[in-house]
Amino acid sequence: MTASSGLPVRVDLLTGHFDAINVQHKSTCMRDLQGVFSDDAARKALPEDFEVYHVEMLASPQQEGELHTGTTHLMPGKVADEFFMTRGHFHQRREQAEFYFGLRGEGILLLQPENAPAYTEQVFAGSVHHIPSFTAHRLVNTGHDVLSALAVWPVIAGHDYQSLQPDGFRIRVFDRDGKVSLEVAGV
Ligand SMILES: O=P(O)(O)OC[C@H]1O[C@H](O)[C@H](O)[C@@H](O)[C@@H]1O
Repeated sequence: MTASSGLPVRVDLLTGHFDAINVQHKSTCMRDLQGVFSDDAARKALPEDFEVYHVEMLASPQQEGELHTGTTHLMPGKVADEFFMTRGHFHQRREQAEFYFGLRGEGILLLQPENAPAYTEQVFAGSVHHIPSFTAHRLVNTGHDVLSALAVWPVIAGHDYQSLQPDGFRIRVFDRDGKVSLEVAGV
């Protein structure tokens, strides 16, 4: 008797698109990002149904010990001078870590530990990022193309957006005369 090998799910490593049944999609539009950018009036002036980013995810068993896998596709663009970015979050379960893998485009990963200064890592095709436990994270697209990053994180991690309010991340990323500028809030 010959053992047969099942066809695995596939991911296109140039784009992060999954070829699988039951791929889940979550879209985040300009209207959903109230209070995220420093110039909220400029955000409101942009089309509310413009999709800033979307996430495609494989279906995972919803139980402790399992992992989520998903790709975030973040569009290029700016709200006033501030580059497009994800909302960003801590994990509800703070002790849970995550990995990001840059696939295409150029950007910055903002990392903000609960009790230490914020820091950043460059994101590019082939970059690997360990997001430690107790650390909020946000992607910023500083390039001219879509920024796509594959993520793997525990199903039990959850999202905590609220703890970053009202001030958000301490580092913001702006386009200043064509240069990428990392600016620390309140300095
Ligand atoms: O949840 P956001 O901050 O909007 O980021 C969008 C998504 O980015 C990555 O894929 C994360 O691992 C997801 O957990 C997150 O939902």
